[in-house]
Amino acid sequence: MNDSLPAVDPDVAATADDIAEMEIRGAATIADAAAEALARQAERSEAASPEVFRRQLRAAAKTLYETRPTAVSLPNALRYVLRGMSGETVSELRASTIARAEEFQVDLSQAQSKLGEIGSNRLRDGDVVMTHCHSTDALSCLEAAVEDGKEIEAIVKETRPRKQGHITARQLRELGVPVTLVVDNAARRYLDRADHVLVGADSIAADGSVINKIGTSGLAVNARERGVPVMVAAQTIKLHPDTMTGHTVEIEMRAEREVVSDEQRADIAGERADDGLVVENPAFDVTPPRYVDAIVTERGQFPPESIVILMRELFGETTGEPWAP
Ligand SMILES: O=P(O)(O)OC[C@H]1O[C@H](OP(=O)(O)O)[C@H](O)[C@@H]1O
Repeated sequence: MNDSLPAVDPDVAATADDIAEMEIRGAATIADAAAEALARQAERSEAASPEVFRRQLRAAAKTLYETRPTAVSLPNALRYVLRGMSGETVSELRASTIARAEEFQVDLSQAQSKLGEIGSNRLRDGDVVMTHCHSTDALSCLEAAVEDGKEIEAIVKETRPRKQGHITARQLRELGVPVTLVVDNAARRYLDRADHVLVGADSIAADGSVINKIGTSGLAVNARERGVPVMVAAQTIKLHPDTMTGHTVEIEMRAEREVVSDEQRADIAGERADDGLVVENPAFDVTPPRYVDAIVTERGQFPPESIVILMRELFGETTGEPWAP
């Protein structure tokens, strides 16, 4: 078989660029955009044969897959949509792919609402919640708690280098939640006031490890030391099936310009130029399961050590590349 894949629709390429540049970001939002992009590819395809159509969809999936490596919601979304592509003719393939993408998007949104209801049960009236980064799954729990009439307060970590905490702060203020915004280094000091740490996840490994925005693991260790429970809000689309067979989750390294500007780099490097100056910018870290109290999904809440049971039930043992024929 010829492995070279055809060019993708410009809209798919644009979505891929937006994901890579983090114009579209957050694990669930990325999955939603990827499903939408596959539907656009299917809709616009002028393939003359079912085989050409399938190759175009695989090419689109590969382009989207190669944008960011850590959030497993992306390959899980691509796999789900492509596995629903069925039919003998191009028009049947097109219709089934579009329907499957729509089904995925509806399920994603319903799962997040359900997760929010479950997560909100952990929150009591008057609780103070510390957040890290910006997670729509975590926000869903807070929104459900507020809708239940609970008074919730938030301590929002800024989350360097991209300061996604600002997005969280803005959305919490829209909900009427009082927000204290703090720099990341202040987190331990403010844990004294917190009843919960609430974060999202980009991937959950089979052993219950949580892969989330850089800084999550340090926060979780400090929370354990302070006796503050750590709750992870993660739809089952964040479960990483490959970790059941020993694979590890790749941690994305992003550009140094997110940390220092060219001017700042030149200033630090001084007269020695920049040979000896390395700036590293890992986007995520791994929080071991012993620092996590509960993983909240749309299927209920789980102690991290038991998440593998749910993972087996949902994914079986094998996965494969999303675009594999
Ligand atoms: O799916 P939701 O809960 O929205 O987000 C999950 C996670 O995705 C984000 O990654 P990034 O900002 O895309 O690097 C954050 O790490 C966040 O906790």
